[in-house]
Amino acid sequence: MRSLFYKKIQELKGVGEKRARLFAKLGAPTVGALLRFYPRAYEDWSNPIPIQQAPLDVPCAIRGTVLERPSETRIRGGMTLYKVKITDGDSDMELTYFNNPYIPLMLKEGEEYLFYGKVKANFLKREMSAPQFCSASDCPAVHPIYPLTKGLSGRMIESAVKNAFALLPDAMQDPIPEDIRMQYGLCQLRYALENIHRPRSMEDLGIARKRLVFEELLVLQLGLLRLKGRSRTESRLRLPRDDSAEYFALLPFEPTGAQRRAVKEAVGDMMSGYPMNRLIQGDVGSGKTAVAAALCYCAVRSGMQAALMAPTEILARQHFATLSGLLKGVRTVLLTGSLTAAKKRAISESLQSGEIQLVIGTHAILSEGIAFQRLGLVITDEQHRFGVSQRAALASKGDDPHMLVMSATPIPRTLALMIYGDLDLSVLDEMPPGRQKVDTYAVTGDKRLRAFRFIKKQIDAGRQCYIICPMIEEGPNDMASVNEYAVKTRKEWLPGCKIGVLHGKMKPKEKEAVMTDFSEGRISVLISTTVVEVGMDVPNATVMMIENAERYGLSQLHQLRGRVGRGTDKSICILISDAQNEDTVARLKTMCQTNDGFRIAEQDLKLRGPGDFFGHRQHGLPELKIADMTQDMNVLKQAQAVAREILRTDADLKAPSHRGLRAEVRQLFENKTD
Ligand SMILES: Nc1ncnc2c1ncn2[C@@H]1O[C@H](COP(=O)(O)OP(=O)(O)OP(=O)(O)O)[C@@H](O)[C@H]1O
Repeated sequence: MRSLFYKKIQELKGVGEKRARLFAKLGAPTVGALLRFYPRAYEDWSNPIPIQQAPLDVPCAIRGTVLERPSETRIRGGMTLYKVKITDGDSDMELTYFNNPYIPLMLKEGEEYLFYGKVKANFLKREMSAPQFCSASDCPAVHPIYPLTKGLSGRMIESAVKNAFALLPDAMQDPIPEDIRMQYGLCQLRYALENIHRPRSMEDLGIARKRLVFEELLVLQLGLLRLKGRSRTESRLRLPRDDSAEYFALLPFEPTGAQRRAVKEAVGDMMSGYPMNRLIQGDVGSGKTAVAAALCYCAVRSGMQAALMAPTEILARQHFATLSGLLKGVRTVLLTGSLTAAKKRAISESLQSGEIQLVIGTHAILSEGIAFQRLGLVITDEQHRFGVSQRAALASKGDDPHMLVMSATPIPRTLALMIYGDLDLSVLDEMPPGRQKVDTYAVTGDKRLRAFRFIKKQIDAGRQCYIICPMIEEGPNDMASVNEYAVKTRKEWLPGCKIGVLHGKMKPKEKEAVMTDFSEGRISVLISTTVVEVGMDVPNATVMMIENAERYGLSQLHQLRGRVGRGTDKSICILISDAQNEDTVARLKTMCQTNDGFRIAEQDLKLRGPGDFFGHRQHGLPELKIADMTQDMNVLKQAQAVAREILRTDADLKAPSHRGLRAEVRQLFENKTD
């Protein structure tokens, strides 16, 4: 196979210099590259449909016999029209072709053919315009559709591919080692290539595709893992046993299946003898904190220390409150930037002596003075706010501790795996029981008073409400500001209600006091900037009203909306915006239509592109030829596990059985051949 890679495409029969340039333009300058130039789609000709039952305007195959010699008529503009009458035995149909003098030679009277195209109905007649065709006796069941370029037709590519196969040796070197092929039920390379280009059936195409997708993702994962230099060394922090059942018994609720699964996967990692590197992804409110707590519990029970790092002080405080409640008996401290130097020193001392078992905090945990006795587990919340280097800084405080990243931002899984190829993934794809869909309404500002009437009713019923404004103070633009809004709400909109204000410029102590008042029900309406965006958990809050909703991205709106609907009461999200541009209207409409964070993130991704989604454009990842990140997730997971296993024993892919993979990795990542 390798030598084929070098063979210029001109060496194929029927490919001259000019055509070779066109192939090169499509990314296939060599015979090897042509074999890896996969069709972009397929036409299924295997189930011809009777003429009368054919769906209209949808491509389909029809089997028919030519009734009489095609007629030829000259029409306006020097064009020639060919008409062909066919029958399937029950019904007739007319086919039309323009300017194709070969039609009468190719379509013979009395012979049976398969025709592929769209059927149209014209009065009482059915017809097809310029369908493709081939003789019914030797027609392939599935036809490939290649990406084309001007001057190079599908037939030319098919013929070049056919000639390339003629050059292939019967026994091809296969980059995927045989034992892996067997284990995952993957066909051989030659079979895969033949059936991806010229499938004998849709089933064979599926078999071929499965193997090629696996191979591509395996090579990608091997490359990513090697890039990140994370092939594994044994861990000194092996968890001796699984104490999660004991923890689950402490919970005031029954964990969901997804929570149990995630805990099991992570505990399995920690018991494996290698450091854990796992990403837990769950939509807003899916219960990630309970999973984090389970792992802290298990780590602490076996004599390790654990650290949980949150992106904001508010969130750190909230996690501290939740975890200290859940993990009674575990010696836990809160470490944030607002502590005095003396307090920080005292905490560091008790971390070094091993007296403290669990520390929860902000990036203050990273500061130089903080050291641990035996840091075994590091959990970071919201990976991409921290960045890989900060994660590494925390890891360096221990002896290669187990790492868990929790992400509430629903990065499409596919993208997460592409980018964090070094992390295993657990997805919390199940909501705690009793959750109801949050009904979302997008309205203009003139409906604000009505919205307040609704809020008033909710407050009277004992519920609470968030109102989000983009600004803290009134500015030159007419955007809603927290301070001004609070004055109006107190005076005009909700007189007599207990109203609190929260924004990033307040002192940590003030913020904490407001948060505590809100979560303990002493405040009914919290008027806030987006500081509440991530992680706030007050299940009694049932209304989220967002002013100037046009200011926010879809994922951010979804995060904000996720602050309600966390209990069993029906919750509502009201998006207020007077912006009428198409983009805003489309975005707000998406919010009203779905509550599924992953769908929203995909949509966001579509609207903004992956670069913007993460705040920078390029990830430098190689382009995939066949794997589709929206449907091949399971294969990606398998490929990741296999890649890790391979690198564990052969980090440089030097073993003879891995040579083929090594060559593919170099080809994909460095554009080099061995
Ligand atoms: N299995 C469960 N059954 C019932 N309630 C649960 C369950 N798991 C978690 N909860 C509750 O659901 C709420 C949300 O949980 P949690 O805060 O862990 O979600 P999260 O995934 O961190 O959400 P977010 O990303 O929005 O912060 C909490 O009030 C928590 O107590």
